[in-house]
Amino acid sequence: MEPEIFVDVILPLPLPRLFTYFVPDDMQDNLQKGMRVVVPFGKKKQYSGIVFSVHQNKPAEYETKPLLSIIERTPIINEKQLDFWQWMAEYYQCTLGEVYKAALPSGLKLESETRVYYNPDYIQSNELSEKVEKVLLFLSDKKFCSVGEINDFLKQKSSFSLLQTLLEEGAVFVNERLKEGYKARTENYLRLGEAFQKEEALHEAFNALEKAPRQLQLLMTLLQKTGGAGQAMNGAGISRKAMLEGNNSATSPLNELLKKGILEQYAHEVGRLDLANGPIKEKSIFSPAQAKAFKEIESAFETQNVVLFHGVTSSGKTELYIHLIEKNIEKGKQVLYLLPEIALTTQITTRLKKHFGNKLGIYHSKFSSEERVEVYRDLLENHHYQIVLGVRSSIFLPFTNLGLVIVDEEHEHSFKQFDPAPRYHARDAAIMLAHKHGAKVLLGTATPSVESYYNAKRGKYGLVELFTRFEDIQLPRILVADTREARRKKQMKSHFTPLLLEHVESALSNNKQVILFQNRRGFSPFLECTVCAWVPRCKFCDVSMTYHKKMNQLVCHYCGHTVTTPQTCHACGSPSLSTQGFGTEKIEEEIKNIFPEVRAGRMDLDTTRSKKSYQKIISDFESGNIDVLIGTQMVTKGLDFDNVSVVGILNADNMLNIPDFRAFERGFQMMAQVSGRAGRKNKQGTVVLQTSAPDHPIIGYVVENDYATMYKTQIAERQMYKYPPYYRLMNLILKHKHKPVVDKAAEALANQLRAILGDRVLGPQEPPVGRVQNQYLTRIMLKFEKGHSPSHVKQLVNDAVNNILSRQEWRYVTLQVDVDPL
Ligand SMILES: Nc1ncnc2c1ncn2[C@@H]1O[C@H](COP(=O)(O)OP(=O)(O)OP(=O)(O)O)[C@@H](O)[C@H]1O
Ligand SMILES: [Zn+2]
Repeated sequence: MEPEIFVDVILPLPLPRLFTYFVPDDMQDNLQKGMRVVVPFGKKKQYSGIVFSVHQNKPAEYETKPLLSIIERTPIINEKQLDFWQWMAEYYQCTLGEVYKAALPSGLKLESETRVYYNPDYIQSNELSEKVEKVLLFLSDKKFCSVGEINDFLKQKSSFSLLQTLLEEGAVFVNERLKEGYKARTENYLRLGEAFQKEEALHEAFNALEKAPRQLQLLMTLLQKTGGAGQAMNGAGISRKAMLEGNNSATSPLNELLKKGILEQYAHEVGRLDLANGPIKEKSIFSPAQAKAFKEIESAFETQNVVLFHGVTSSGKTELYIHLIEKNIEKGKQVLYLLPEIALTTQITTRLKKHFGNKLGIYHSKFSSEERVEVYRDLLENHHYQIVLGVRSSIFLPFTNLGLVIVDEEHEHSFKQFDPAPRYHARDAAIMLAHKHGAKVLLGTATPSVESYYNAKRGKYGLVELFTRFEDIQLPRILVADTREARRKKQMKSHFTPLLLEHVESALSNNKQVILFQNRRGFSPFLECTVCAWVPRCKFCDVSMTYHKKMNQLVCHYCGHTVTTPQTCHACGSPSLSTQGFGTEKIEEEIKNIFPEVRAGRMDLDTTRSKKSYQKIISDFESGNIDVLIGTQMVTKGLDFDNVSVVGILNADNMLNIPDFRAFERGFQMMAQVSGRAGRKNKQGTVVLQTSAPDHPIIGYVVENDYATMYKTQIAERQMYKYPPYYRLMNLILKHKHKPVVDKAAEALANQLRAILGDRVLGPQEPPVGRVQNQYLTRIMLKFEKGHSPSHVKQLVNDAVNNILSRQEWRYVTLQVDVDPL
């Protein structure tokens, strides 16, 4: 008798263990690890899962169910990915199912509840089977339905593979509605009907339409937009959209024209990923300083796998990356170029495309699921893309032959995923990914993270530094504007000091542009004395205290120290304490009030919801349609504008008063980065930095552009107070809808952990935002010496968690584990 075959399957669910299924005889041939299969789960559900292993060990504890089908003939996850997933689940303490959910674009993760949407713009170009046509008809009627409903409609167990066909055809979408900016593979176009592509026939048509002015108008539009009758008679067409633009009532005359055969509609191919095939730009020629840095990077890579490239703003790091990428592509290797945020991809895409044309693939969440699937599939099957530019999730792409990973702006916190699990840091994960491929990693930034610089200094990473800007333009001069003094002298105009306004004005009158930066991050408003700008700080820690309104208390999030809200200022005695804070939107309004002529633009989360909005704002600024760009941290780094002469930092204080041991490092990075947007071409720029604490050491380091001293002070504090990179942190966040429940559970868990781990356990403590989505939160922080093995710790934590949270009264307390929290 043939042995029975089983598979362990990864399901997109937070299950601690993999599920084992039985493989029916007819599916046994060619079943491999990494393939997608359809499995039943629970009473009614179906999922597409990933085969993790194929074996002959029949599980003893439960009766196995059979696989329903295999979705495709080849694995969709390669061995290196599976390996990487395992590492991630282990290190970041989550399940493989959670990694699977994060790793695949939604178009590749079908579930019976997955919603399928009909694409109204779809034009059929390939022959479809009868069954597929039937489903399409069903869907076009209903607009959308679930996969389960399609199963019912077809009276079959699973329709995933049929759906796969429809997805590939572009006829349907899953899970998300059409997104703005989505480009169908084909677009509806209009041209002259074949019979009318002749002079006399066209003439006749004109005559015949004399009494139908609206149809005539449309015909004229076609001739105009295609560039004349000659072109139109050669079969040139225009998009239906262009035809109807600004003419909403034209559908019925258009239909008439179509009926008469004067016009015909056809499917025009448009590249979904907009593959530029333009001339490939030559690489730039290095300055001597760049050439030296480039050599150093190459020689560092001879002995090191990871190199930190610390180059001041506008030193031309991106140009060096381009040379490195080219060398890798020449060797037939793939390159991953990681950026922390989508805001940055726009400009870098343009720069890379000039050099690499359609070898460049782009991958981020502002692309529709279908577009992401296309990149994914290309890497898997076709290998057109040799370089992928993407944000953090692109570390999950199916690379086969990675040679280099560039982590640009490596210091950025947005590389860390917070919710949902896996809570990974894309930079750190990329280093592991590269390791699995034997690839090199270049961490590039003008302001290295303390962790990376520490690793470089002690020789774990290579270190290459470049301290001159391209063309030896001086780094901007930084002027500090004392808001406290300006306020005292009643010189403030809303949030602007005279110094800042003066520079903005002179830049504008010289036809230069201005960037104004206001960091609105930070949910917790703090108290400030309106007279002397005193901010309450913790007695025991060097952090400001957070104002908790409901409790009427000030809390230190490091030691837990609390005080009742003071009624008067402890420095000057004034009773006028108020919560402080203003955002970019207010600044925009004020700028428009002060300079009515000025064209102001804003870039922050609120103005960049759609895929094209970044592009729009950035190109408006590049082309001079915006004079003043106001933004959050999005505008601070990576962007390269030629004509910005002045940068204003509206409020340095709120960066430095965040109760976090990384606040000073972060403040320095943000200020140095945004300063770096000034004076990149032609002439030294100016930065006006507004602060009520002009003597703050961090302000001094920013003014002097003194990264080294900033690092020295910070690393000393990290060592003294047992923070990373000397210690490893791990947060356990507990949630429940009743505060007493979560507090008691956390207390019990902390006590249990303390019995084993001693004072490595801190808290529980309510985080700055104590309630999210109606759940009360509390946090236990674990601090470990670097030597501790994470898996040993994991075991200890797991045991304690299982012990505590399995108790009846705490069953519904949920736990989030955040390893290396930021
Ligand atoms: N060798 C070169 N030849 C021509 N132009 C260059 C060269 N090096 C840099 N540049 C130009 O100088 C400007 C700044 O370079 P780039 O954007 O690469 O700096 P960067 O170090 O990445 O800056 P940041 O850290 O601020 O993002 C760009 O417009 C770039 O095209
Ligand atoms: Zn005061």
